[in-house]
Amino acid sequence: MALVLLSLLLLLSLLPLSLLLLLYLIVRPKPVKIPIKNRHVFITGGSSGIGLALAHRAAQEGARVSILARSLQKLEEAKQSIHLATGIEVATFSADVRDFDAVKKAVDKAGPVDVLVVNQGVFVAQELENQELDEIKFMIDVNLIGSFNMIKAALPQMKKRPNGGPASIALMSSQAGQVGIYGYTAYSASKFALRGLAEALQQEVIGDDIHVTLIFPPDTETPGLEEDDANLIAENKRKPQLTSIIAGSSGVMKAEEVAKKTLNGIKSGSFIIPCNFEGLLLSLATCGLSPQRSVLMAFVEVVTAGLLRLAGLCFQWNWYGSIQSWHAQKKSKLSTK
Ligand SMILES: NC(=O)C1=CN([C@@H]2O[C@H](COP(=O)(O)OP(=O)(O)OC[C@H]3O[C@@H](n4cnc5c(N)ncnc54)[C@H](OP(=O)(O)O)[C@@H]3O)[C@@H](O)[C@H]2O)C=CC1
Ligand SMILES: CCCCCCCCCCCCCCCC(=O)[C@@H](N)CO
Repeated sequence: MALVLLSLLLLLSLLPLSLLLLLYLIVRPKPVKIPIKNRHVFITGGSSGIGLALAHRAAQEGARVSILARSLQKLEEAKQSIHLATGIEVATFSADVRDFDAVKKAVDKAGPVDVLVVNQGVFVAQELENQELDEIKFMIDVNLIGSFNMIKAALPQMKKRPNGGPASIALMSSQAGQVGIYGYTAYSASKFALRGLAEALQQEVIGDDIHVTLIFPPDTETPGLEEDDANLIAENKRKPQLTSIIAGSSGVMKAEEVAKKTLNGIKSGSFIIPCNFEGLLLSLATCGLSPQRSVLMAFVEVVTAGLLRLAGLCFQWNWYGSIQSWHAQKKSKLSTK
């Protein structure tokens, strides 16, 4: 009896072990570590929110940091706050990512980049029907075309980086770039697009020892979310109620926490960086055909695939329920008027 049990146990443990072994043999690209200390980290949108928190952290860890954004005043304030906190001088570049020539000039002046963090982004939540085309184009231009401009401008120099060592291109997406959310037609489109860009680009630059990373933060407490700007009203003040309800499925994070996850993820060469627990579930549920360097994560992806699809369907059930009751509420309000 004991012998039968023992051999059954052995057989049962053999299955996961052989899966692990198989994954160990096949995961590509292979794991990589990307050092930060004494390397040039270039962060777009580094004057505010997540980008600023990231600049602080990279400076603290001994990187040479450059930040790029439009407003000279915000850049100067960021430079001073980083200097005050770390004693380190960051280089600042004022340019609009939508202007390739301006971006090229900035990158050439900054010198070869080891870690490029393409983080700039704008967000205005609105139903497609109520959103002006100008605003839609604005999000696509800054979030997507701006990212192309940045990478095109930096890549030639990155390839020729003099001090060698693995390099990184990290793109700031959003959980709204993993699943479509009510009110985010344009924003989600701009962020989903970064995934296609990243997956294809990774294949193109792996030969140059450049490693691509995608970050997927949930709602994060930043000026972009909470404070008005010269060009934009803060997202929280004008987002449709349903956007808040559905996005509320994931928690809210602080910019510093997102920056910490981001830098650690870049250093460990992760292709995908989730930022909170819901984000981890979301990343597992939407792993698709993305590269995965971690044998352990690949194992979890394979084993949980079916169950996570079921969890995803439960979320959709919940969201469509909210949408339905919202419409019902609106109707009854109209009829009582
Ligand atoms: N906050 C959130 O809830 C979440 C944010 N994200 C993403 O994280 C990234 C950063 O967001 P967050 O920190 O909230 O944003 P903020 O609005 O706080 O900061 C945005 C930064 O990008 C710069 N920027 C904006 N437009 C341009 C442009 N055309 N050219 C150059 N720089 C520009 C801004 O400077 P300036 O205006 O001076 O140009 C600023 O430095 C974005 O890509 C966003 O989509 C993802 C998930 C959640
Ligand atoms: C198995 C499946 C698990 C599913 C969990 C699902 C959670 C989805 C929540 C989506 C939140 C979107 C936040 C967008 C933040 C953002 O980018 C804006 N603030 C603009 O910056």
